[in-house]
Amino acid sequence: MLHRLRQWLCPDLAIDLGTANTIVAIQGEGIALDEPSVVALHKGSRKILGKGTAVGKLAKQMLGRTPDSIIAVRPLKEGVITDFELCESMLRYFIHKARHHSRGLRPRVVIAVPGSITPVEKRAVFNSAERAGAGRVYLIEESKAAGIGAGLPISEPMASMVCDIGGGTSEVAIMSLGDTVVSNSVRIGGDRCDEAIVEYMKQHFSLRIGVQTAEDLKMELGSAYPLEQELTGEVKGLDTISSIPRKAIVTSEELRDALHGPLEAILNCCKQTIEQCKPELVADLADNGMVLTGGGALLRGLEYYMSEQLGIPVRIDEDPLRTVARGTAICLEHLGQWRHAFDNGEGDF
Ligand SMILES: Nc1ncnc2c1ncn2[C@@H]1O[C@H](COP(=O)(O)OP(=O)(O)OP(=O)(O)O)[C@@H](O)[C@H]1O
Repeated sequence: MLHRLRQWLCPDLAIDLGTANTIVAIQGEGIALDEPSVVALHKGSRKILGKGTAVGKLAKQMLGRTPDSIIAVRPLKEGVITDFELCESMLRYFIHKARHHSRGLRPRVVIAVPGSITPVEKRAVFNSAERAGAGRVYLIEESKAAGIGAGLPISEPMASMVCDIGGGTSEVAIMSLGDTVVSNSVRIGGDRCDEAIVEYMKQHFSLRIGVQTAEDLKMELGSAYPLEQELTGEVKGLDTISSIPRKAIVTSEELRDALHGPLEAILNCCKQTIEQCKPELVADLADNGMVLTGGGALLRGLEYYMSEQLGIPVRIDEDPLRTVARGTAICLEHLGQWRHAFDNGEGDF
């Protein structure tokens, strides 16, 4: 009764605090907010534009297109908070926007974070969330949340494998009997793919492009595996020799070449995880395979590339950008059952 009253007065929140996107789900209601993890500032002042409202979608539109007096900043890099103060402001804005009311109470919050973050980086998440208005804060590993969100039978005595490819990190885990058996993480994800495209365009086309253009190219033409019909597109940038704007035609084969390095690093993380696993569980993987989650899973042909290289079946979760958020929300609904899986900052996880 008391629990229901509390839930009505102040519903708890599940947050996927990502390098690229932040998703907030409300207990009993589902996903309430899904916005880029970006804030726009007056240069030099650290004041968020629009009286603190230039956050998320609005701020992302400004990335790379701002006049000199304005900068658009991401408070997280490679899955960890790099700007504590801005992360707190961003979280406060998102929590406030997602909840219709607060009634003065502080919600309990479950936050998904990369498995590889250090105790200091974890403390930064606890502090940011608390200062942004959260009450009790619990952290869950992204890979575990991804497994739960993808509906894998992680409580069964068999291996379930997930690879979550976000903007800043890729998390790989093999789970069984409700716990993680082996997990590995690399600080390489979609952002590194964008940077690889920027570098490729500079080296092979003498064309300077921004990371936003590179991300657009990756989504339009990028692939990890040969396509039935290869694609061609136009890209605009600045000629690195003459310093004048120029267009170039790029093919999906060329972009595959550009993406080879970061994709191989993610693949190696998957291979290493399988190698560290007991033979019985590896045998399960031959049947159950691996699920790809996170926005990076949307790269064309990634499931074929991974499946061919790893020798196991690979599938993409149905809504990979939201798998971690869904899993975190499920944990929130069953806080008692999953409490052992959380880090509450007191070391009893
Ligand atoms: N169609 C697509 N093709 C390739 N990449 C995509 C596509 N859609 C989104 N992405 C990439 O997915 C990444 C964002 O994914 P996601 O929102 O899961 O990351 P995140 O949770 O914010 O990051 P992290 O978990 O690393 O902190 C971006 O790098 C984006 O470019």
